[in-house]
Amino acid sequence: MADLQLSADEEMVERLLDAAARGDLGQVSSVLSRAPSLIDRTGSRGWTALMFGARNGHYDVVKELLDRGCDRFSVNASSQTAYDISKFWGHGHVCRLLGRTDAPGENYFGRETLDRLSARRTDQAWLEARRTAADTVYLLFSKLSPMVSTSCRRQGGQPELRLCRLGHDAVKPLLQKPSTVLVFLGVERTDPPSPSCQADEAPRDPPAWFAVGTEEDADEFLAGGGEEKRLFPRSSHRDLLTLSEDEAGVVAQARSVLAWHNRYSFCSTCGGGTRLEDGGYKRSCLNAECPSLRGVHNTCYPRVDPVVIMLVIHPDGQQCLLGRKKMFPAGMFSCLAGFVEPGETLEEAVRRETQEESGVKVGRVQYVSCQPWPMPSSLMIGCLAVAVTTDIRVDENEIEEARWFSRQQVMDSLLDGAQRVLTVPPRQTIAHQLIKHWIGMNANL
Ligand SMILES: NC(=O)C1=CN([C@@H]2O[C@H](COP(=O)(O)OP(=O)(O)OC[C@H]3O[C@@H](n4cnc5c(N)ncnc54)[C@H](O)[C@@H]3O)[C@@H](O)[C@H]2O)C=CC1
Ligand SMILES: [Mg+2]
Ligand SMILES: [Mg+2]
Ligand SMILES: [Mg+2]
Ligand SMILES: [Zn+2]
Repeated sequence: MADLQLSADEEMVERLLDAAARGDLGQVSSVLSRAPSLIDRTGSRGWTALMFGARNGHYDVVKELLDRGCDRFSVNASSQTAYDISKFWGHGHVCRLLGRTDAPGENYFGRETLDRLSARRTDQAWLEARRTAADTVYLLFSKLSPMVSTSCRRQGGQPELRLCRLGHDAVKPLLQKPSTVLVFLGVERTDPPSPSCQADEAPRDPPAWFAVGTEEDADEFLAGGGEEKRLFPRSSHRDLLTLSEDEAGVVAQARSVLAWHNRYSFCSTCGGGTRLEDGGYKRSCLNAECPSLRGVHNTCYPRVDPVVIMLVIHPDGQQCLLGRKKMFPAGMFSCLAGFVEPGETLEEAVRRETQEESGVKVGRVQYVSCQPWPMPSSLMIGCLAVAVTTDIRVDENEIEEARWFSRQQVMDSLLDGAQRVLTVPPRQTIAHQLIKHWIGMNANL
């Protein structure tokens, strides 16, 4: 009986994959209406229905699968996502649907959905008008944690977090407290006005977004979410990774600026009190004699810490160097990383940190992509680096173990159901994307 059930399932999967490859939307919908759990099932070489639809540029099929909640990030035996496949075959319209509009290299936390409009930060009258406008969006952060609502829309009941968007009335009492920090994030990006617009119609400002930060619990805001549960997640590293790409980009900006206010409330030059300026993008010292008020003083502006993160490739080209910190979950290995030091180039930082942490010497360094990492405000600069020596000697203060892994071992770690000798960090990290980038450099589809 179990066997019969299994083969009926397999037959349905075959039908689904075939329909997706042919662009038969009716058949795809009909199979999934009867058996929704088959949506991410794979056929030969790990191909899903989404990948087949993407391979052949079937826009409607890809849209239907995404609307039904398929996993857009799963990878096939060549470690390619549906996006990689549609990009390879030149289906730009499908790439856009799969959520990546631009070049490869867009990382989680990196999407810029707002226009920061930095020139408006000093325009008090404009900012004041935007603060009270009916369409203005406020994001509330308590102790650097954004207020989110949860729903159980994702497959497998995994809760999906969404930012709560509040209006001016809701946050007005909080804004009156002197300890509250307000940061102007920008305005929503809009399409250029259509030619049919009346020439005498004044263009309207798009909705503005602000972040409001408080060090209080702010639990009174958690009521009133209707059916959805509202909360301030306490584990920022894990929970922030479950936001959508759009919302993650806004959180990266807001959380880093709020974290700076939180840590730099006094002048770091003279220890005096400070005043918020420039829409929350500057803190000026209140002491008129303070040297920080003369010349260029970076202490007045939000800080960003550059960090290099590198996938070091063995001289044979077929292995890469990964390490694990003691705090990592068992079996997890990641790229080596380290803060850039003053007066150092990125290439030198890659060579120094690799040698310090693993004893391996690196020659050529190539930049790949970067990622804002708002814990609290690093900019991860992702590089590939070619090793010129191979002996490993780890710095035990920082790294528990470092090893060369073969391309096949790394590919298996990215595949569902394969035998794994290691796990890699989740897809939202640039470490994961660098590893995939290296695998993808030689993968054939
Ligand atoms: N998104 C991703 O995929 C990954 C992100 N990271 C992030 O990169 C950052 C740096 O990586 P690590 O290996 O820890 O750096 P690291 O190898 O330079 O060692 C960190 C240590 O260096 C010292 N240090 C030097 N300059 C510092 C600075 N500007 N700020 C803070 N500490 C400084 C501190 O003692 C600290 O404990 C971490 O904050 C981590 O969260 C690390 C790996 C992966
Ligand atoms: Mg390190
Ligand atoms: Mg370091
Ligand atoms: Mg280090
Ligand atoms: Zn000062």
